[in-house]
Amino acid sequence: MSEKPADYSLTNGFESKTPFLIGVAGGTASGKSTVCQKIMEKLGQQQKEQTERRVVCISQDSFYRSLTPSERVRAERGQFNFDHPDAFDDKKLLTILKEILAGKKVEVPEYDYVTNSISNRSHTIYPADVVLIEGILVFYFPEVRDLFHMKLFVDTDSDTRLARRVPRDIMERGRDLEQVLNQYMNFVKPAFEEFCLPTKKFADVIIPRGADNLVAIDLIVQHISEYLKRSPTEKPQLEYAVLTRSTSV
Ligand SMILES: [N-]=[N+]=N[C@@H]1[C@H](O)[C@@H](CO)O[C@H]1n1ccc(=O)[nH]c1=O
Repeated sequence: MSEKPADYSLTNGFESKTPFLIGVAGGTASGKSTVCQKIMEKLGQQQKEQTERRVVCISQDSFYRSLTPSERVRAERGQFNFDHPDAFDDKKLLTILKEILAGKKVEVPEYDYVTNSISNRSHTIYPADVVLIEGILVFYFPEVRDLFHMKLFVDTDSDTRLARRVPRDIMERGRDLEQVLNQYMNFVKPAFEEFCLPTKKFADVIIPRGADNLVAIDLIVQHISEYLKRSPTEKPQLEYAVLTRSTSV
């Protein structure tokens, strides 16, 4: 039975600039955040010829679901799988992304890796021209995946990612070496192969070597700035088509 397609067109009558939504996927420590930072820096540098360009980045880790008491105990022992799709509140992420696409201001919580929980700090994301969403499984959930105007997959070798991950987890996340390696072998590596790597096929652009790949990042920034230069009427109605796609199967 086909439901009435949702109507996300604004009711207040003015043309809100629907942001250009970019998904950035890849394995843990692949350089997703750094790629996002470099894209934001390079777009910011272009603002001299255009009005103030607002480019913001949010992390899928802000949408980890809350844990039950027994899951929390397992997490503290490094025995909870934070790399499995079930660890995320994908419905909350979907809701927030649709609000962002509708030009609304949203609150995004900050995740605390030391306590393995959403902290009470949050960031306000104001309406922007470009919104980047980075995370290991941003292309895993079809309804989330369908919202992106551009999908990037950061493809960094697994040994490089592990070499980055070990010191980061020890220094920044208060873990010991044995726990980090056990977590990697028991959860991070198998979940990457089962859930993250298969989503590479959905990418529009695959970025080998991640943030070191300045040619790829420049090409991506050029594509985004071309999009931003077009007038609202020239912009592809993709976002309208996607947002109104009926949800019947
Ligand atoms: N553990 N582990 N793996 C996940 C995953 O690889 C990565 C996702 O950004 O963050 C890690 N992660 C997530 C939540 C948490 O509390 N601690 C943590 O290290």
